[in-house]
Amino acid sequence: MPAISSNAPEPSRTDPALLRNFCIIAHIDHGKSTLADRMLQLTGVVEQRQMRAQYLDRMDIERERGITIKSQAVRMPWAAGDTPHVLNMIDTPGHVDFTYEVSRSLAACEGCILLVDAAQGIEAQTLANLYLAMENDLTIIPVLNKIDLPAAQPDKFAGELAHLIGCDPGDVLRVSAKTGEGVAELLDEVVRQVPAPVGDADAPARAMIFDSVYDAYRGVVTYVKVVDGKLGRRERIQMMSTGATHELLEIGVNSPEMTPSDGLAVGEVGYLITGVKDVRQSKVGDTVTLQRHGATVPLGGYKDPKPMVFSGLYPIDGSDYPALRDALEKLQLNDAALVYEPETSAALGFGFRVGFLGLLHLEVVRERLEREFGLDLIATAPNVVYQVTMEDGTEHTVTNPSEFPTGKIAEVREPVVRATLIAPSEFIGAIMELCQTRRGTMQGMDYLSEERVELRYTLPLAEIVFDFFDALKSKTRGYASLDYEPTGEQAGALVKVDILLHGDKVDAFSAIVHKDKAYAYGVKMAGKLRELIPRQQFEVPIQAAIGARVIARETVRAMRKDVLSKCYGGDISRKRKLLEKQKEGKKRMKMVGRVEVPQEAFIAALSSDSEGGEGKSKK
Ligand SMILES: Nc1nc2c(ncn2[C@@H]2O[C@H](COP(=O)(O)OP(=O)(O)OP(=O)(O)O)[C@@H](O)[C@H]2O)c(=O)[nH]1
Repeated sequence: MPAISSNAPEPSRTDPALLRNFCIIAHIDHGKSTLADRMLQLTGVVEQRQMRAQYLDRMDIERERGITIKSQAVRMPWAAGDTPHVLNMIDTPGHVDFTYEVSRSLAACEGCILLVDAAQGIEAQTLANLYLAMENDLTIIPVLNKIDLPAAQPDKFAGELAHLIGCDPGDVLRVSAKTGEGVAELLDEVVRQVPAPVGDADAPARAMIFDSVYDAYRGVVTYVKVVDGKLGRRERIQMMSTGATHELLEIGVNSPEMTPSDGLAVGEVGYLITGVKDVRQSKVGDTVTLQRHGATVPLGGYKDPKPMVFSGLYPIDGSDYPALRDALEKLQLNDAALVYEPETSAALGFGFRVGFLGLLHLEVVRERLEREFGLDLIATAPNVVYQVTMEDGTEHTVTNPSEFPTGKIAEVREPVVRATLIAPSEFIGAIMELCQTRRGTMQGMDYLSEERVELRYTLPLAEIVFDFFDALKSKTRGYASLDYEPTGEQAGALVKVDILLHGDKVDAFSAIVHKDKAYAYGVKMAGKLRELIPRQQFEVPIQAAIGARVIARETVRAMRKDVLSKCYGGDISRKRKLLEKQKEGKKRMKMVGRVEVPQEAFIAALSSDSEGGEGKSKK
């Protein structure tokens, strides 16, 4: 171990030459959070006895699932040689749904550690994150992790990594985040290789907001990187996009808990608290300046994350609707990517149409609503956004299949993604076959090494977002990895399939599907509903239809439940009692046209396999 002192004195806040802002990027499970843990320990910011695994993953869901959802920034002292430096490390999520969090974090850094599992090699998100880092002009330090594993092949993968980023295999560092081997040397390399931030200390203050979090006690906590000038406690700051001004009640750094300070200077990463309660007033990507002698030109911002998948969220108990609205409002404070608007469904009552970045995001939001706000929810089958052009030239954006326009449609367009798949070459055939059945178009193929290939496809988002990942894993025995990014939209032969109960449309079950798959969808839904809907006093046809054309049909046979059949004689009060009781039971039913459907039937039909499993698994 080199000569280091874990509790090196902090240098003056104003010397950017001693600052290093870096992040760790990697494919999921390659060990980012574990490496971050070791760094926290080695630099002494977290004491041994307070240490717990995945220290920075603060949300329960993150810890239980072992994934990182929110980025975290931590300040650590590190003495490389004899000079005390300050490192700002930003831990980032790895799942494709949260890529926008990664790109925000990267913009606050000058360098990054590209971490690769020494037993796995380069995976799809390794590439995706590397490209993001290159776009941000970051210095890249290639590192192999898990060298303690018996299955590790560091020489082989050092070659692969060196080939990818164009360096010497000898420059690829080797560490074990588990045992701590090589981590101190890695921190020294961060100091040596990552450039110090540059900025004009005398210019008007400009700080970039890269994250904004809602804290129930303190209001909005805004994370910034100061690019020029400085921000100080008690000063009045101004948000450049809105012109709104606020007093800085507190300013400080995370080390790893919030530590107030007098101010933040050029290159420093820290937090601001203004007492504002709404995260939207502290928008990620905005530039913060001072009200007096403020800057006039804002820094370049970020693109707003765009919701890719929509689903209806309905409270199981209709009286929870106001509680759901409040909960969504609160969650949105913390999650800029969440969008929602009220909607009503004949089958499910009052609820919201909510936009998500992907299925994992949907699951996380739903779980947080249920857990943190005590709500019982039903989510309708998720769908992507369609653009419909009518023959008369009018355009419709469809986020809810039941709003698919009727009339003469000229074209329906759906979002497409560019997907990168990496797998051992023996699975090329299986992957091609899968992509073919998912309406994919091959764009290219490259060998990363003798036995590993990278395949590139464009695929409709609707085909990839639900169960593609599970199918890919099962066809490749878990060896393939996948990453994708939106690339626009394309026209497709898409139709709306409606489900009708006794001739009435059930809006919650409408779906937009490719015409080749419409029949299978119709048969599946009709079959499922036949099992779930109890017999009525008349025969109930269940039909799946495209427009007026029925493509599948099932029937729930009639049954007359005559509660009076055993009641002989003329005791009128007893008869009345029985009829009253029957009425009670009916209250829990929803009426769809003339058909009584128990709420449970809707829930069961929507919540089983109509939701894909991709989000449940990790990439
Ligand atoms: N043997 C060994 N296991 C490791 C090492 N580093 C991490 N792991 C294990 O690898 C798994 C994934 O590590 P994480 O640190 O959670 O991975 P991550 O990249 O942060 O994952 P996300 O936060 O979900 O993106 C955990 O089970 C770790 O214990 C290592 O150096 N050696």
